[in-house]
Amino acid sequence: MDQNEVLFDRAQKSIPGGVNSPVRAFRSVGGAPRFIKKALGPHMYDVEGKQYIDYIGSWGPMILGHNNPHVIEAVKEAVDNGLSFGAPTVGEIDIAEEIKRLIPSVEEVRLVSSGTEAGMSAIRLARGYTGRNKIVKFEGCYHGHSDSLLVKGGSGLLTFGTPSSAGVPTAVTNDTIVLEYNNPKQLKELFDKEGDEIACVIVEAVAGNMNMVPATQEFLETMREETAKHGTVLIVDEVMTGFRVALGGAQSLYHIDPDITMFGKVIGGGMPVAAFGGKRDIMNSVAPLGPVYQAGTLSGNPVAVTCGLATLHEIQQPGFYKRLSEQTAKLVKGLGAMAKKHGVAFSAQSIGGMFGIYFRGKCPTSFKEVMECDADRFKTFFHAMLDNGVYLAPSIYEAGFVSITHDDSVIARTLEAADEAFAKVKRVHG
Ligand SMILES: Cc1ncc(COP(=O)(O)O)c(C=O)c1O
Ligand SMILES: NCC(=O)CCC(=O)O
Repeated sequence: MDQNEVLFDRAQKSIPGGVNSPVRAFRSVGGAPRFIKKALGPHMYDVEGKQYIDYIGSWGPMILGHNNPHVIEAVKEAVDNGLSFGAPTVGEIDIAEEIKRLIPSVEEVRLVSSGTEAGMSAIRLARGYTGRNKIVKFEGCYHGHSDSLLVKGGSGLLTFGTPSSAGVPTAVTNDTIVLEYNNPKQLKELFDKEGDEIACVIVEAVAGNMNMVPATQEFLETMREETAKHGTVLIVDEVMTGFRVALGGAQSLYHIDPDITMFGKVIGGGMPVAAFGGKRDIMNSVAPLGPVYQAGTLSGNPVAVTCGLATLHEIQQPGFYKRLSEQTAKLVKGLGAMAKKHGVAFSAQSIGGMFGIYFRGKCPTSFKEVMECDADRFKTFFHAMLDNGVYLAPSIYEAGFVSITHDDSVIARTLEAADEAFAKVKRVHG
């Protein structure tokens, strides 16, 4: 047994499933997850000292690569000033102003510590602001694990075949309406019937928790029109896409003006910072100004905020997103070419620093098409890549992430590994 297997055995005796978040557990692909000791740039190193090219990037935050020296220096300085005060700090104003400057739809922003909290709070805010109970989400989208949103969710819920969680009373989800992603007709029909009773629509503008499925322009435009017409709050969940698909997030690519946006991942740069923000009159319903309660002992933690701010500064270097998008596009194009060489049905696409790979001839445009991807071929591919030092998300329902440190040599190494991995897929599955 190698050290990873020994540790996984040990972990499972004290931690449910051996992990502190289900998607880390390798359950759908089998084998022991790697226990990571350290990481640098595009690489992670496990306890055995084996190097991996990392395409998970801590599930999105590590857009600068691991251990960016400017970020680490800023964090070390912040630590010297103390870890947490439970009182306002200048950094909180700085990061709020930075987010507002980069995302023009945001007029006020409240910091929290996870995307889950951002989603839970945004829903409560929308309900409190509108005085309505019904909410709309889409099949295969994941907005964190708060009760009312745990219905037909993506990410681990899909991976483990539990689209809705036990322990969530139906009384809590009765008001959650689930619609098909990229089906504007169905959305319009619902709004024609009961739009005036709907508090909010929450959506991932580029879905990244059922693999990657970009919304169509028509889908998002219909959503914006119908919600505006009926006084419904439009919540765009940019926890994954924010500062990832573009500096201005998915909303800048689609030219959509949400009422509320959720952030997470990149805005913390690897530390626990997330946020929800948007139109001032809605945000003014949040306590202490308004009746919607929302709070957090560690919200706006000074060390985490420093990490997030330093990250936000780095991503504004000229040409950052151009390079990030180019490197990601090179990766997916190269993977497509390798699959073709070996005659494996495969497709791939990217937006900014986010990508999807699919064991299916064409990129999926709906949840139903995602379900047609070949999980067995992926499993073989995943393990062949991992053995060869390339660390992909261990599920067909997750998006992948590239950092600015994934240079040409890293992409080339990945494609070498893919050459062998696709050959193996062909050998094993035909
Ligand atoms: C789109 C989206 N929303 C919300 C979340 C929840 O964030 P967190 O894991 O920080 O609670 C995630 C990821 O986990 C996500 O991808
Ligand atoms: N797509 C999955 C996530 O982004 C979340 C990671 C986690 O739940 O650990």
